[in-house]
Amino acid sequence: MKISIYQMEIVPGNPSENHRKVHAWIEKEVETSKPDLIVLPEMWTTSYTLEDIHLHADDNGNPTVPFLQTMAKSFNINIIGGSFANKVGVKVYNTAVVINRQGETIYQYNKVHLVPMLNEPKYLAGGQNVPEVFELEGMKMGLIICYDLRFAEIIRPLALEGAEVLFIVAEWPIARLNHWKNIQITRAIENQMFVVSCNNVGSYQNDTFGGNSMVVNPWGDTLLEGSTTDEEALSISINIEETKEIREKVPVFASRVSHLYKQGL
Ligand SMILES: NC(=O)CCC(=O)C(=O)O
Repeated sequence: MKISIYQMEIVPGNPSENHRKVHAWIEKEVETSKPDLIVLPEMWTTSYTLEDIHLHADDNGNPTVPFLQTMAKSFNINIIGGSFANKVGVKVYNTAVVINRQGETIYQYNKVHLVPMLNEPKYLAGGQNVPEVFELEGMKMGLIICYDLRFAEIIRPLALEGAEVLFIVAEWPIARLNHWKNIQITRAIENQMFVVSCNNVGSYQNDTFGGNSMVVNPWGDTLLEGSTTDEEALSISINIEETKEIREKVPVFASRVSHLYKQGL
């Protein structure tokens, strides 16, 4: 599966300009790299303009979901659609979507863990359901949003249910870049899965976001890594069979003694 990642510089508080940028990037990427799947970052329509997020948020997935559905269908690509501020009634969620080549939304997730360091709990509502496994082109996958990465307890069940790739859509600040990189490698090794992340670059108010989007294989090797400062397109093919080989070589899942574990995890 060929994957393209848009390590985007998001224009704060300007959804229509960000839609235009994503459209132009997809058009170019499809021509040059011919990906099967593309990945966008967290809150890519607005960035962290939370003080006036009600003005810029989608209204129940509009216009961002139809926009991504049209992109998927027109360019015949699967889309891990990053996440966007999404107004549902009086609440605003941080919502991620997955869209297949036919333009169908096959998975939607509202970020469960709101990040205090970026003031999310003050302005956003947290999702009430943990991430679930979804399937694209016969492969089982999981999707989390940024701060969720710190919570191993929501990622392990995805691996136990057969996920072989974990996508992370993020706006992770440069201030904690060592956490960003090291936790991704740890999650890949402990769950013996590919980790594919898309972070943004650029700044909003006091936060500078640190790029370093990554692809880590189930052995923990970093196959691809973006720069810290530049908007760029990253592209790579992954061989999902590696997951099976590594799970046979080091049979962590077969060695589990789950009846002794707290909460059966
Ligand atoms: N957007 C985020 O969730 C940022 C997470 C973060 O800054 C951290 O975990 O550190």
